[in-house]
Amino acid sequence: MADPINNPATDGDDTEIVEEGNRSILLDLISQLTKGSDLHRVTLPTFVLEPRSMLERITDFMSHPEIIIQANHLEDPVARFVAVTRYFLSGWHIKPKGVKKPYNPILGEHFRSKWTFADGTEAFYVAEQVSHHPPISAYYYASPENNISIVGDLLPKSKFQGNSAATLMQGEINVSFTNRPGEEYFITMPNVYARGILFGTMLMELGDVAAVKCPKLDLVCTLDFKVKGYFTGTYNGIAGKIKRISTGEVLYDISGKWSDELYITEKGEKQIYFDAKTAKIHPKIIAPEDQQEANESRRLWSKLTAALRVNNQTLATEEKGKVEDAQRAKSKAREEKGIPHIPRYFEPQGDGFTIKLKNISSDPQVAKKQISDFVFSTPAPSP
Ligand SMILES: CC(C)CCC[C@@H](C)[C@H]1CC[C@H]2[C@@H]3CC=C4C[C@@H](O)CC[C@]4(C)[C@H]3CC[C@]12C
Repeated sequence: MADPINNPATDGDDTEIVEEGNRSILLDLISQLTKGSDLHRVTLPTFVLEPRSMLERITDFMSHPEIIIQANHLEDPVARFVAVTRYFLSGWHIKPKGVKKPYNPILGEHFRSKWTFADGTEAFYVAEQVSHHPPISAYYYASPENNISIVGDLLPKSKFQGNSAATLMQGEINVSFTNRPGEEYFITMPNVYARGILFGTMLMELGDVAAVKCPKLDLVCTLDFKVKGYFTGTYNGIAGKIKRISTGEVLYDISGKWSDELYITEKGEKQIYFDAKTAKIHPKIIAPEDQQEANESRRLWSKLTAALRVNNQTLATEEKGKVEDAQRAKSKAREEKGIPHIPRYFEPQGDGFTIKLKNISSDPQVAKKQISDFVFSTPAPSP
């Protein structure tokens, strides 16, 4: 299996040949489903698991931090918008081969990490599973010295469709530059399709339309993630347009493949926009497992991950079950006592979630201390 972190599968062969035994497990599982079934309630076989939690998977989008940091240095608003869109497009190429999905986090699970940059500045990340039915993950990324803040939530809804399964990715990403009041970027995600479940080779495709919108700058980018047709088209294609919201005037066209080269065209002049093949991944720093809390992703799923690494599916199923059963028992006990689950880092806002940390200082050094204390020293709730 490709190591998703050190050896991201870029273009070339994205498919995976399913072992005969595995295909029959899938067929058996699928024979119990009807079209439109909610896949969240189905226990998927462990060979479709990518060996890390969804909360960690989101950090793939923090792999090219220089793009978002440099965006904030651009004084021209349109150039800044173009750079934020480029940032959003830079994370998709990091993925495992074939059809793999990260672990569904359990309620209250969290993941924390940080990054240090060459100029001595830092960035912090925390993600938490804030709801289990329906599954909702919330995350926060901030680099106070670089005036960057990202808050997002994710509500994946998986549906079985026959030879494919679709994951509709509801939720929103909110990017803001803290030195530019009111300038917020609202981003929606494409959907994910797992193809070839019953026959053919299994592969993952992104489809439908995502958008980046900045009302303050009067700019929007629609990104059409193209799925391959039976006879035509290619895999991983994108067609995008950057427009003024008020007039609809098209300023740029975006084309190419998110797994390979993306291009941007302005007035007929085409340039490279992002090249996934040469992009370097900036490593994140994570506390060793023995210093993590019991429900911190890597420690929580440690035994499952170890079983998957040696390809022991029986043990993997068992270890996954242990974590999930413990979570069910906890939820049940809480429900019986009528105690609601209160997330540690996030709180509901509008139809999504936002970070609990308020009144972040405009002084970057003070903000840095506030944020790093919040991420790494918020006391655990009493059990
Ligand atoms: C700019 C930022 C922070 C973007 C964050 C985007 C995140 C939320 C996106 C990027 C890649 C996405 C994943 C891509 C593929 C799959 C496999 C599918 O079977 C379940 C959903 C899942 C696991 C997606 C979950 C959401 C995901 C992790």
